[in-house]
Amino acid sequence: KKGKLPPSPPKLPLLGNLHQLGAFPHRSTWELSKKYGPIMLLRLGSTPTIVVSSAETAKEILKTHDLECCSRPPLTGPKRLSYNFQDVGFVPYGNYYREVRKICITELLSMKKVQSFQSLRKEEVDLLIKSISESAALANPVDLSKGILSLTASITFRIAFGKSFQGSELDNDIKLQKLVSGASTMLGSFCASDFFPYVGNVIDWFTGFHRRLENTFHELDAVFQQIIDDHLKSGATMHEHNQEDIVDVLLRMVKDQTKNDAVHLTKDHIKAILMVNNQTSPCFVFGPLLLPRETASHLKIGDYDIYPKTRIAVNVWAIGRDPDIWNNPEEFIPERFEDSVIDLKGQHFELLPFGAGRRICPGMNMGMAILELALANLLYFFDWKVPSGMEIDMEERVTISLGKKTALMLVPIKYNIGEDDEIMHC
Ligand code: HEM
Repeated sequence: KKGKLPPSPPKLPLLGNLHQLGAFPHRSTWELSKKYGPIMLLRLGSTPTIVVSSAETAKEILKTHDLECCSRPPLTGPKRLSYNFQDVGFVPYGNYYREVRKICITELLSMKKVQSFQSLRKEEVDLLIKSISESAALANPVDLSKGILSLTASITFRIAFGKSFQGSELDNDIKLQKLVSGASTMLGSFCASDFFPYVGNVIDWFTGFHRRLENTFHELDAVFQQIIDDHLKSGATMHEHNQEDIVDVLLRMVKDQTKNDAVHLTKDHIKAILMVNNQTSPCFVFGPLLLPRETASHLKIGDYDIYPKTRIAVNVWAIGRDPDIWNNPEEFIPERFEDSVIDLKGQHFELLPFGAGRRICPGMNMGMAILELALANLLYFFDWKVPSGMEIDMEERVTISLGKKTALMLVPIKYNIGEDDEIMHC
């Protein structure tokens, strides 16, 4: 194409720069960006991809050119798992997206809704604190990774489906958790069709990607169908605190819709919305690259031309480690935020755990409410020690998000707080 393209590392025929990504794309692209700059063009197979690695370039993409850059590429895994893009997170930008995002923000994840689930969050955090207290009494290490994952999963499932499955007739929370985390692994795993339009499909059949994707889809679909059927059968009687959960809200909207509504909701929409909310919500680990975006039209960043259908990866992990912005970025210094104006709400491009712009995470308030309550209580009740003879292994595991590869095992030491030991409220 004519015009000036952003700098690119040398490419191999067919593969382009794919071989340079390795197992940790946030790290490899960070290294490449030190040489090729904060906006660089990679060719991943046959797909042009812009990688953005500085706060200024992130602002250009997510604010100045947000409208041109807020679509999503039609990726194979997300397409299937979102019932052909009937969700919010992976659907390309357009009328449907705008309507369904509005539903998400006003009906499902509004501040009022977040507050309405306060007692539910407290109950679940209380259970976690009690179980850790038992380990503390015996001076046993606890698997905090598992504890936090179960906490977020229990809260999200209760908010979405209205009941905890533990001990219920369904008793499939473990299965559902496994399925959801399996789907998350699928979303993060390599899919050749996303990089090589024709031959990729054949490769994906050979590697078994399509089979695994179909199995995950059908298993999750069956669970969601069962949940919807149960809601339809039992109505309000099955709900805790007589509170509307997300399935109720969506079923009510299906029932009340008229011909004039901009979007005609079906059960597949409900399943797709549940699927993606459950995928993205146990985000106690942070996405190193924001969910991929795709340009809808030609735009210019500085001198560089960026063409339509270019994928965009914003490396928020690298931006959070930029030594020009952060002193000792690799050090854990929470006090650095004490007198800082920087917050996480998408206005400060130095720190973007929830993204920014039109595609900013709609579950931010819900996520923060869970995170703050859990973290405050874990620190209020316990001091934490590394088990003797062990070290904390910081090796990473990348799926759709980034987490620790091995579980975080720590010994809780309970503070002497008093008789009633009531959990802190945030
Ligand atoms: C601490 C917790 C969370 C973190 C760190 C987080 C982070 C993110 C990030 C980085 C994105 C991509 C933004 C972009 O592409 O610019 C995202 C999108 C999304 N998140 Fe979250 N999230 C969290 C909690 C939640 C929760 C609780 C829900 C819902 C129950 C949720 C639902 C979504 C959805 C639906 C999207 C796609 C939005 C769109 O494309 O319009 N997230 N999240």
